[in-house]
Amino acid sequence: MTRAERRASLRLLGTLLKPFRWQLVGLSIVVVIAQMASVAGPAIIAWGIDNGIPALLEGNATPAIAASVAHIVAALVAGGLMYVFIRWNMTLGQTMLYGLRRRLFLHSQRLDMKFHESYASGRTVARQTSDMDALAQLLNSGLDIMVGSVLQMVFTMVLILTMDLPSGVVMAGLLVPATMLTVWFQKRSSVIYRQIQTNSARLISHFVETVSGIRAVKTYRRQQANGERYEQLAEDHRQSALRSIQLFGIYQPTLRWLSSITIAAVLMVGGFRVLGGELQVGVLIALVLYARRFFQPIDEIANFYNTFQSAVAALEKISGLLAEKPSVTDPEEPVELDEASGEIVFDDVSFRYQDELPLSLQPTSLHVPAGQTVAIVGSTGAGKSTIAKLMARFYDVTDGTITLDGINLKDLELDTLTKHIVMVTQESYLFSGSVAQNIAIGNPEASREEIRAAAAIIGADTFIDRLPEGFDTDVRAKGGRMSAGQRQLVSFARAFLADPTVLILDEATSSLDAPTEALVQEGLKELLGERTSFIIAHRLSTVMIADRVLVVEGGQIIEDGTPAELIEAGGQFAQLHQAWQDSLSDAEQY
Ligand SMILES: Nc1ncnc2c1ncn2[C@@H]1O[C@H](COP(=O)(O)OP(=O)(O)OP(=O)(O)O)[C@@H](O)[C@H]1O
Repeated sequence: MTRAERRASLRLLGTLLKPFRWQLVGLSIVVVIAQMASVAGPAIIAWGIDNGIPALLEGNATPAIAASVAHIVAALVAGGLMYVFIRWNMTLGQTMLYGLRRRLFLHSQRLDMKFHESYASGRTVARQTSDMDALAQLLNSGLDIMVGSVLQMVFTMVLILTMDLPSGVVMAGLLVPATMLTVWFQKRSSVIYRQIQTNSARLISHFVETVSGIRAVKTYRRQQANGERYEQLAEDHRQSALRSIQLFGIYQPTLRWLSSITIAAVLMVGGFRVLGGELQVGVLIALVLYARRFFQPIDEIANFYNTFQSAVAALEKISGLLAEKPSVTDPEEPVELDEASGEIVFDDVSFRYQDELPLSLQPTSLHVPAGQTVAIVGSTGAGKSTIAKLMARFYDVTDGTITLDGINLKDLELDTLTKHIVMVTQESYLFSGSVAQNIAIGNPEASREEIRAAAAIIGADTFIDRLPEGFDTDVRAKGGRMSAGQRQLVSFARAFLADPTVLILDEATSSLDAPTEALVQEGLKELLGERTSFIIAHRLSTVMIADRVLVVEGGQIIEDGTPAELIEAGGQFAQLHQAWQDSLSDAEQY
């Protein structure tokens, strides 16, 4: 991690904590008092033994009772305040995480296609899951350990030194090997900790890739190769976990052993001093109790360093994602457009996906009057989808302008643009929820009747009614699974409900059976209606209902005319048309 990245991640941590600074101060005060009350325990016992017992022997029980009561009160205060601390701290941590999660999600959604194509979806998932977990660990235990455990050690040391300097010196002396041991542990554990994180990320991503590509896995019989790779990754993970266990196996017992030596040393040095009359028995007991406590927080602090490191790494990745700026943004002074007729004009538009890549769309000028149905055809990689995506402003043009009713698309607010121009993509994506909810995405204010009517016009109502719960069927439930053609009809109904002025449709390539094809074709006609439409067409039947055909090749429009004109001209479209017809007549023979 570079220094700048580290600074960026600490800055993000700062912005997370800042709104809650007074609460953090309050929490620190609570934890300080709780630690003081807890550290007071042995000192009260010492006082009770040294003053209570002699008084008891003289028949006065008051000091002994006072010491017992004080000990109970101290324990109650410490326990009660720890309860307050834990609840308050957790609530605060969850509030911060909630805010960050929300911000991250909204930001990821706002980022444009360019970003999402370069940033693997698995990485976006990791930002929301494992990175958030690492941060949650820091927020949950950070204050407790940073303030609580450190203070516990400081208070204990101060008390020991003030109670008996020689015992304090003995303990401080044994702190040296304990510190060296901890530094050794810390260095090794941070390496192993990182290995475990990397290995577990590899394991998960291999698993996710296999499951999401399960069809290809089965088709190409990749099971054995994938299984072997998974076994290797799982073995790496196991080895790194074992190394971590071994390390803990050395560190913790050695630390306990050092702690026992310290207790023994304090007992011996203190014992001789009691015999010499330089120390009271009660104080010696308190010193032994303190010596035991002193080492307790050390391994917590050592472990905390790992938590802190991984939280900083997570913050770095999260702040990196938050620093990404969408290139497709709202204009500063948007032009209002309530009603549009749907005239689209490309004025010398060219486009490349990235600076270093060649143009995917050569300089192109095009005038599409309102209401025209335009079919875009061409071979794979010709640039058809590119033209469509530029109109939907998934990307901004590199040069030239695209206008809707004479207004540059860049001058329209994105919300206004999506109201007028809707692109129905090939995948016909259905979100989890009911069929009705999926259609209503086109217009969230639509009533149930309007949703039904949209489905009926498209011709989707018959099959939806046959689903187990009709329009209320959950599309992710077993009975809600739909065929490609049915999904397409649902997405048509959704677009129909959105009622855009300009519709762009990337026709699915998968071949449908004849009755479904006819159904989809009918739905499509209804959907097109009077609006301006662009269809990336893969079926002859679709091309033939278009008013105009654009043939795209190598990022250029090479033919432009009505279907009849282009067939007549005998160019590329005529060949394509012939090929389609041949395949149709071939199909009829079977
Ligand atoms: N996201 C992208 N980043 C970089 N290059 C891209 C990207 N998408 C498409 N291209 C390139 O732009 C060119 C045009 O692609 P486009 O997707 O527009 O083709 P298409 O005609 O729609 O093809 P198909 O029918 O196969 O979908 C291709 O050379 C392709 O490699």
